Parts: sequence; structure tokens; C-alpha cells
Amino acid sequence: MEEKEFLQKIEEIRKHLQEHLKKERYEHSLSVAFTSICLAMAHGVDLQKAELAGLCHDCAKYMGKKELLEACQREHIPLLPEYLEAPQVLHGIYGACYAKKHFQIDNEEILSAIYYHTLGKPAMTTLEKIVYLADYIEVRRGNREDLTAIREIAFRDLDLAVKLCLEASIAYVKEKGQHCCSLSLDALAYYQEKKEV
Ligand SMILES: Nc1ncnc2c1ncn2[C@@H]1O[C@H](COP(=O)(O)OP(=O)(O)OP(=O)(O)OP(=O)(O)OC[C@H]2O[C@@H](n3cnc4c(N)ncnc43)[C@H](O)[C@@H]2O)[C@@H](O)[C@H]1O
Repeated sequence: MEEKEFLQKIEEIRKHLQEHLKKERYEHSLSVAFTSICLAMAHGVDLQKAELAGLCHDCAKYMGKKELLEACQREHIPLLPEYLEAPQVLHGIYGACYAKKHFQIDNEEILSAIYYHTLGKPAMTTLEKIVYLADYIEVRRGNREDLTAIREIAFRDLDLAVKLCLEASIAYVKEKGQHCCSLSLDALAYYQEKKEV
């Protein structure tokens, strides 16, 4: 996309997000966009796609669980029955559709990075890994001990960083006593095998 047209799109999306998301969530979205750009620089990914995917990843986060479920049904988005037990993951799944409708984003790589940003999946594309990790490591997430190591690893070994991130977030979900979605467990098995643990 031409630079002028791209900057105009970014401006429009930021305005929409600022109007719809809570202040902290908007700041987080900006931070995920910037972190995605940095990771894209390190791993040879298109910077515009990284910025758009990072900026839009939480675009549907302001919607309630019931609203998200209804929106998925209205748009005929296939849902696994287990998502009803973990409706907190629906904002990514519906977010891809939201970005297409509201921001006219048609690029499948970007939409897929938004869709999978919470759960991850086996064999992610580089852009999917970048947005998944950027969501986890961006600066506003604070200084939890495990983040220091993952932040450094993400810039040199995406697969190892994804594995560590999946391990930590699956443990976190289980600790909260919530249902852990099978896609994340499949992703963990895939990246553990890839990194030979
Ligand atoms: N496989 C799965 N099955 C079911 N539910 C799942 C899931 N994977 C993720 N989720 C849940 O889905 C929700 C959306 O996750 P995300 O999409 O990853 O992140 P978010 O919208 O910014 O999360 P939110 O603000 O709602 O939650 P939190 O700060 O606690 O968390 C922010 C992020 O940091 C991680 N995190 C927070 N504290 C952590 C800790 N102490 N250790 C490790 N990871 C931690 C969380 O996993 C999350 O990715 C989260 O509640 C998450 O726990």
C-alpha cells in the first residue's frame, strides 16, 4: 500500500479504536502495533502488515461475551463447542471479521494473525507468531519475571518464544480454573516437539 494511503488507514483505525476501547486497552493496542513492527524488522516480515495486525488485534475486545457470540452466529463463523466454556477467547475470532467489516482489511495473513492472537495454533505463520508474542510481551504488560527472558528470545528465536509463551499462558489459564482451549494445547505440543523439549 502507498505510504500516504497506509498512514490514512492507520489514522482512521486509531480513531475508531480510541472511541470504542477503554484507555488502557487502546494504549495496549498501540504498544502491540509498535512491538509487532519491531519483531517484523528482526524477522523479515512486511512492516505494514505487522502494524495493521498488531493495531487491530483487540478491535472487538470492547464487546461483551453474549454480543460476541451473537455476532459470530450472525456472521456464520464456525465455533467449537468448547468456545462456549471460554468466551474470553471470542474477541480474537470475531476480531478478524470485525477488522474486515470496519477497516476494510482483506489481507488473509493479517486477518489470520488477529483471529489466532489469543489461542495460537500449530505451525503459525511468522506474522501470526509475531502478533501472538507482541500481545504477550509489549511493554504495558509490566515486568513479570518470565517476560524479561521471553522479550529477549522473541527477537532471535520466534518458535522458542512461542513455546515459552504458550506454556506460561496455559498454566495461567489452568491456575485461574478456566477451561483451556484445545487449539492452544495442540500448539504447545507442536512447538515443544519443534524445540525438542
Ligand atoms: N488456551 C486458552 N483457553 C482459554 N482461555 C485462554 C487461552 N489462552 C488465553 N486465554 C484467556 O483469554 C483471555 C484473553 O487473552 P489474550 O487475548 O491473550 O489477552 P488479553 O485480551 O489482553 O487478556 P485479558 O486482559 O483479558 O487477560 P489477562 O490480562 O489476564 O491476560 C493477558 C495475557 O497475559 C497472560 N498472562 C497474564 N498473567 C499471566 C501470568 N501470571 N503468567 C502467565 N501468563 C499470564 C494471559 O494468558 C493472556 O495471554 C485471557 O483471560 C486469557 O487468560
